[in-house]
Amino acid sequence: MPLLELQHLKKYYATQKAVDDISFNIEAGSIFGLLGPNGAGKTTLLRMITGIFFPDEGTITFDGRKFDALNDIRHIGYMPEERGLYKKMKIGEQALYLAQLKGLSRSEATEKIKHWFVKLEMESWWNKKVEDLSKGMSQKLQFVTTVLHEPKLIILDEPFSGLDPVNANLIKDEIFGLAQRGATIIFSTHRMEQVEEICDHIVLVNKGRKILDGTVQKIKQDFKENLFHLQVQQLPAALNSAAFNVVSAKENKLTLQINEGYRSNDLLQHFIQQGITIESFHEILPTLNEIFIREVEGTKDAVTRAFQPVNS
Ligand SMILES: Nc1ncnc2c1ncn2[C@@H]1O[C@H](COP(=O)(O)OP(=O)(O)OP(=O)(O)O)[C@@H](O)[C@H]1O
Repeated sequence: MPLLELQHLKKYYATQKAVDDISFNIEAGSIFGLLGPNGAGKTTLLRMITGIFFPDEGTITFDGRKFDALNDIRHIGYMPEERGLYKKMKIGEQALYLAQLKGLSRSEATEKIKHWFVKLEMESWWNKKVEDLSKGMSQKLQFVTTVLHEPKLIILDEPFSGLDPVNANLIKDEIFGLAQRGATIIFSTHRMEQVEEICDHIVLVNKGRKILDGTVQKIKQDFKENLFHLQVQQLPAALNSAAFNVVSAKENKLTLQINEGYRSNDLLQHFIQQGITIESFHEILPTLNEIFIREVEGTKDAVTRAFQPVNS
């Protein structure tokens, strides 16, 4: 069941169609990636979802009912890309203040903050001031203040920026945990490798329009180019075949593209019939980064572009 349904959303600035008729659903309990290049309209979409401003046209349905920003906002946790912490305030006090704004009592908030501070190795920070934190440390604090009140919808805009790999993993595990416990996560980023690892479903926007919508797996399948990796013990006397093109050959490692009307078995048979031992064989799916570049820049096949054809 979708937690969030966006229908025909539009937001125009004076001359700019920032969001131009975008519709999609976000399933409850999923980790959803909202992707797009700079200026695509992601922040504008997120600001409508968080009730910061109203759409010019279109409807937002939250948890089965028309989105009511004033009431629904307590079910949403938003970690924007620009940080909004009070520099002079002590960290514990700040977390308490923000949690109470979200409707928690002081004792409830204290208990939850202590729990999260232990989980994210921040116990010793309580009396430090925000201005004394590094970028990564304030990122962790911002994450805690976003999820503390157990919102149904958690929106994370570039949550890993400034985090070292250990802390990025710590936060990543918490994101998986929150989704497992039923929260719905919207994850907005330019970092495609993180999206592949974390997201179930993605939407790619460009120039205010939606250009891709689907599961990461389905999108990768849709963009595959019948490319296969093959490693053999030694190259055969006859490499050429009607079944495939050799896209690249580096010693005994080959990248092959199967031709229309042929299957991977035809490719393997070509080598096996010549008595060649096959050491490894797998399909090469495009990365989300390649798909992103291809769709956004409108460039030719991003995958095959990376290889130099040797038999064409
Ligand atoms: N307040 C504003 N007034 C006029 N134009 C705006 C305003 N805010 C955003 N825009 C324009 O709307 C478009 C979408 O901007 P938006 O900030 O939503 O993009 P974004 O996808 O979040 O980009 P980024 O990844 O760089 O943060 C851009 O062309 C931007 O210049």
